[in-house]
Amino acid sequence: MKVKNSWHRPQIIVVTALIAVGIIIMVAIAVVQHKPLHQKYKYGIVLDAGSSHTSVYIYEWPAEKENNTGMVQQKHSCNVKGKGISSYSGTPHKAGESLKDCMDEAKKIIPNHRHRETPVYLGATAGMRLLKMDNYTASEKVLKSVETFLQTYPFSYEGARIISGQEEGAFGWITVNYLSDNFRKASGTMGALDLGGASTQITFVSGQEMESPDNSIDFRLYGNDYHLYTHSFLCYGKDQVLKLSLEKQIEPKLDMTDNIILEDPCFHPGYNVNKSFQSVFDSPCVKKITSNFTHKGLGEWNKCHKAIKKVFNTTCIYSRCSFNNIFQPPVKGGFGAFSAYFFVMNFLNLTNLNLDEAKKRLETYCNTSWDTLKEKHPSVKEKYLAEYCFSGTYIITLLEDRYNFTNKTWNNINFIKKIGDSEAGWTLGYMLNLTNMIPAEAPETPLLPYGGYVTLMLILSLLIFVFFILGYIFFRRPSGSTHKVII
Ligand SMILES: Nc1ccn([C@@H]2O[C@H](COP(=O)(O)OP(=O)(O)OP(=O)(O)O)[C@@H](O)[C@H]2O)c(=O)n1
Ligand SMILES: [Ca+2]
Repeated sequence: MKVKNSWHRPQIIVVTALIAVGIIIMVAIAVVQHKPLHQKYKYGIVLDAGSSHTSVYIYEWPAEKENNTGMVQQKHSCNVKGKGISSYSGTPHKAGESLKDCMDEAKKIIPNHRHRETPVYLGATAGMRLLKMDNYTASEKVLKSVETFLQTYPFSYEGARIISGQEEGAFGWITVNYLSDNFRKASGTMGALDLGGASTQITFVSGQEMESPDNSIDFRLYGNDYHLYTHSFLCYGKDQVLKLSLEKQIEPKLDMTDNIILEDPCFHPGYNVNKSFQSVFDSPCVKKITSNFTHKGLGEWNKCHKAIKKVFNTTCIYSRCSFNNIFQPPVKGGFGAFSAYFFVMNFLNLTNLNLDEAKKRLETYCNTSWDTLKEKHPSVKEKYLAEYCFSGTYIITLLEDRYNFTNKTWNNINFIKKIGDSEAGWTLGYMLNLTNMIPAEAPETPLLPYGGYVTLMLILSLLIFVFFILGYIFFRRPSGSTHKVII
């Protein structure tokens, strides 16, 4: 009697079920194992002590991916109340304390168990460079004050210093290219244009020979060599250059004995404000003029453009210069223009226009009466509102007449505030450099991430196992199925 062999059927079901459960458990373990790795973040704090204000930036990155580019992101930023640290030159002991609210915030945001290993860097820029020139002792006291204060926090204090203009330019360039992932892509890099209150930086890969060694910086990042052109113009940030422009306009009037009336084409018609000389001619960028004056607006863009051109000295001992005898090769490629370039152009709604359209719109804007503007923007501080015509005209003059952007290359400039969630500025590049987070050589990256590799290996070994079992059963079948049971 032929009996159907059935003993292997439940066996197959059981084995298959066991294998399926096995696969599910192992995949689950691999996935869970992988996940917490991603959630282990490390942190870094950089204070940008600018001429007009201080910002505190908190960065975070997955702990196990320190050397992969594009991993560090801005987690939080905090604007310190009040002016920049250089404004505490008369009361240096208060400079440190001014950082309290933002540093307390940082303490709350960064998990306690990470505090001790979180580096804190403070970099001061042009405001402190000017104070150092003006009053060295005061600048040292201000730095000491912020240092002592930052050391009271549980973080790893790594220093407070005045960074050089070259560093400011180069780290701004690193930041925007890191955030755009340009170091890993073969698509090339973008230049960086930074406009502050007291200085301005231009940095880009030019591909031309550098005629002045001071403007040259070399980096090897991620397996590629970059030869950068960079320059920082002290006194050409938007607040200091306004002083320069006022100085140039007021100088010819100084022999007037009566109240000096400065008729300024860069301020709006109807603007009429008495200004004390101390509030304007208070920096090493300008001569110490001791006459108060009445600042009267005219709102004439073309004249404003001409007046602003006068703040640049055009002598040049190189084959070509931007201004003030500073060598500059022709601008090349795309540019990210950030900080005050963005604030101003964004306020004026000029970020998406071509150069001619921008000039036209600015002409109309400058000619708008001061009263109309105040009515239209009641929440903007009057001091700032009054200066946008000047600042917008300065930006266009600097970019077109001095850096030599043309109608055509103007469109290569992107006015940006952030890339992703991270603000464009020198701070991220500064931290990446000091923590060695962009290696000179690209690390050899495995084909698959660790978790994916483990999962794939498990699935493959289980599949082999399944095939083995199935093969065993299948090849066993012919003899098994003809098996006769004799009762
Ligand atoms: N929302 C904002 C923020 C700032 N500003 C102005 O933009 C200028 C530059 O700001 P910032 O880039 O922050 O300059 P700092 O870093 O303070 O100056 P520096 O880099 O020269 O040290 C300042 O005049 C500031 O008043 C602005 O118009 N709108
Ligand atoms: Ca700045």
